[in-house]
Amino acid sequence: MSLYPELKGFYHLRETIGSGGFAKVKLAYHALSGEKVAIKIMDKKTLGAELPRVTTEIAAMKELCHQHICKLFQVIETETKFFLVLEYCPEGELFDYIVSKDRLDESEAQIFFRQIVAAVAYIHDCGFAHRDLKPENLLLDEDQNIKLIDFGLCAKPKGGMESLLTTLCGSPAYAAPELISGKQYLGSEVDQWSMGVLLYALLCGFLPFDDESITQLYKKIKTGSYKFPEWLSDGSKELISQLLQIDPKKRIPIAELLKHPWLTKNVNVPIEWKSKYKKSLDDDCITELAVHYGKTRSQMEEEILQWKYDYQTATYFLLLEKKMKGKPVRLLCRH
Ligand SMILES: COc1cc(O)cc(Nc2ccc(C(=O)Nc3ccccc3)c(OCCC[NH3+])c2)c1
Repeated sequence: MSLYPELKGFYHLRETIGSGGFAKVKLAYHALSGEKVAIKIMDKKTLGAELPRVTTEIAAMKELCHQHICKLFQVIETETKFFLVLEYCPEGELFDYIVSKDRLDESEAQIFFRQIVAAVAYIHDCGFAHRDLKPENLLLDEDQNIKLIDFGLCAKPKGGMESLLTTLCGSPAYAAPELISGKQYLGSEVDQWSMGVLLYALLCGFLPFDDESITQLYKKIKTGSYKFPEWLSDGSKELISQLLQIDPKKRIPIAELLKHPWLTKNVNVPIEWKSKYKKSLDDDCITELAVHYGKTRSQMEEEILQWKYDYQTATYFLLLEKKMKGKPVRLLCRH
């Protein structure tokens, strides 16, 4: 008897690749395309009061479609469980990569940080703040490209990105002073602070603010007390200090960040932060789906455009992934 009958015939489950508080993530194969996916499985009973985070995250991920954000392909909800079918990121966490190399040199840190800034610029432009930016929430795909994950704490303030938030959330070491002081704050500004902590961690291999005692840690964050190791260049120190400003209004805004000299040096092209995904449907994928389901192309287009995040949505996105990787736009079995 299969543990997850809901997946039978649609996904072939393999090993567990991650397990945290409320979720387990398993590797799986999407039966129709043969593509690998990650399936995040959550038990509603275990979730308890956290349940609204899941609905928040699902709503957010349905609106976010970007080359540096882990893609949601399908949502399966049963009486007792949620299954999120997600993009497969086989190179694991950026956190582990930094630890494996002790710290990154400037050129490698610049490549990763450009992708992180692109993802954050995109979600802010969509009216979201992530609020939990940290290396554990940045995965790497097979080409070592950044994929931002875990939108369980993201916020889409009702009044838009200028309206204030109050919820205390995220991980202490990456949390902005105004957030840990319980003050009202702007989601975009706390994300800017977290990016400063992230850039520091990439270049140093340890955190700017760290302490066993949470009260000592908070004191260091609120007073902005951190040191630069001697190996940091002037350019990187200048950028980090423009992000780690205690006064949120003094932090470099994302529009400036996109063209900051440290991020454009030796690269000389601005950061392409807009989504590379086309708004219109891909003809080859629609054709292959229509053939498989024995429908006309316009019937198929109409169904996909409802974005039900059902198995058909997943199959469409995975055919698109195959196409973007230069693989044939083919399903494994054609009726
Ligand atoms: C929006 O994307 C999300 C949201 C979310 O709430 C959770 C996740 N989690 C994911 C997604 C993919 C993987 C994954 O593919 N991992 C992996 C695959 C092969 C080798 C190594 C890692 C994932 O992994 C979790 C464990 C990482 N330590 C989590 C995405």
